[in-house]
Amino acid sequence: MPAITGQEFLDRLRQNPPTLYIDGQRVEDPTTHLATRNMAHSLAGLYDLQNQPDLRDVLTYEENGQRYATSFMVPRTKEDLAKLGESHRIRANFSLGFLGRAPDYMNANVMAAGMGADYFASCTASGEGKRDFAANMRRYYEFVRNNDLCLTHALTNPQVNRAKMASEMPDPYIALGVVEETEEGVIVRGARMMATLPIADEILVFPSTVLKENADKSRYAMGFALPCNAPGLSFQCREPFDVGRDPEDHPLGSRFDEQDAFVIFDDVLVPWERVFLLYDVELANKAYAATDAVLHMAYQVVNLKVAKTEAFLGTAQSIVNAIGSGQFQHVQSKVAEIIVMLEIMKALEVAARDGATLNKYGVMTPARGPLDAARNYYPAVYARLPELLQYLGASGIIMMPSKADREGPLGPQIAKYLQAGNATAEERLKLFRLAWDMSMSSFGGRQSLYEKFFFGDPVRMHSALYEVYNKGPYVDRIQAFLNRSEKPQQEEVTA
Ligand SMILES: Cc1cc2nc3c(=O)[nH]c(=O)nc-3n(C[C@H](O)[C@H](O)[C@H](O)COP(=O)(O)OP(=O)(O)OC[C@H]3O[C@@H](n4cnc5c(N)ncnc54)[C@H](O)[C@@H]3O)c2cc1C
Ligand SMILES: O=C(O)Cc1ccc(O)c(O)c1
Repeated sequence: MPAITGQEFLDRLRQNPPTLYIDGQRVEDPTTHLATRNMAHSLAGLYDLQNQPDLRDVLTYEENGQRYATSFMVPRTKEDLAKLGESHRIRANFSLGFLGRAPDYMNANVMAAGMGADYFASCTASGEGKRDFAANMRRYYEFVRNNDLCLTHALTNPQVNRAKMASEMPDPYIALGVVEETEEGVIVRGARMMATLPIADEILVFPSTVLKENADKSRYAMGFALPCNAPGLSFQCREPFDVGRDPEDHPLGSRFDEQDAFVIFDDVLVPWERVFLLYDVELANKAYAATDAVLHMAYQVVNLKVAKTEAFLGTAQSIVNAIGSGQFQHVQSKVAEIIVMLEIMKALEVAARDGATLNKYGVMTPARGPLDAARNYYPAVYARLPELLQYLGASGIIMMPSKADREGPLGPQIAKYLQAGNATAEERLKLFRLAWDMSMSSFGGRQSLYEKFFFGDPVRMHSALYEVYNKGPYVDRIQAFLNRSEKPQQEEVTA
């Protein structure tokens, strides 16, 4: 059932719930549990968008008589990339860019991995027919696309001791590792640190690009996928940010708490047909880069961050309008800072698309340079966005009586004293509560952490950029300049 509806998504989630634990209890049904139901319904809302008549042409595409979500489309031309970018931005606007891991992120991952599936054929553990990892990867892309599945993913090992390799931990199965092979598949044991959006159908497990092992072969090098309710698999969720408040009070937290979970694999069987990579450390470390999956994911990200920055700009200017502060030069300058960030991200998106080339798998792939710049730039500057809202909103961003307060005995006073220059108290408080949820609530605080780390450790990302960026021509130019031998023109001295 390609391009599903929200109801189809909810029915599937109810029938096959992921094994989530929150506050010491199993979440029996994520579509009704207090901490997850609103998020589940927000995801359903995202799926409904693609069936909306006015958006259907952008959010879906046709192949072999079927309509699939555009985020699964294999881009062949720059026009295809433009359509993909537009679909990412429309979906991002649904949450004002505050859903970091909406399904289109992982859809881009499986699309690129599926198209680059030949990369996995060279895995030395393959070759015995049923261990045709390339075919497994290709089929998995088609399976996810055909069923419009929602995926979560977990790449990093628990943070027990970063001075040691996975194999040097107090227990060899703290980090997720292969225990044994059976006729049916591989048994894995251990944990992964972080899976955002565990309210999902399936989990994709790959190592991050920084798997450190001394050997060529390692039980910690693997790539596979499983349903989120596979026997032995559990997700320990963090404290929820949807605490049952009215959306007027927690406009983002009450709708878009995508959750983050610690993932525990208690001797889980991964069937052979779901294994994509095994034991090969180098192949594992290079998988994201070699299949270009990281670029297609980064392209979703740059579009998402454009939408998110636009939301900050709209909120900041609404605050300025509400309290009449637009005449002050420093206020203008603070809004201008957001405009600069937005225009930089928009320009990087255009440059990535404009410089796209067909990769060796025939996929039109956005240019690496602008995307690497975007994924290093945004984490470095994001913290300024919530800070700017705080400077612009000042006390208004904390003095925000709730909906119940407005309807309580002090309602008339609240209506009088907390009105805005251009709006009623109700309108003004809704706006400031949004600014608070973007920048200060537990939801907003988690966003600040998320933006620093969601694509990897910024320190190591900088090092990676330093390593791959071709700096040679610029060094050569400087050398040539230094070696230029012409003499400076002497001025004629006339008596
Ligand atoms: C909110 C949130 C959501 C996330 N969602 C996902 C997700 O859905 N899926 C997923 O797979 N991952 C997810 N991540 C994990 C993300 O990929 C990691 O946070 C990131 O890769 C950094 O790894 P770490 O958190 O283990 O930090 P660590 O590696 O433990 O680093 C901690 C500190 O030590 C320093 N450090 C550690 N090792 C080194 C080193 N070798 N060299 C230099 N400095 C070092 C780091 O710079 C940092 O300051 C998420 C993270 C956050 C915060
Ligand atoms: O490992 C990488 O190179 C990229 C990366 C890091 C963290 C993520 O969560 C992710 O989706 C991708």
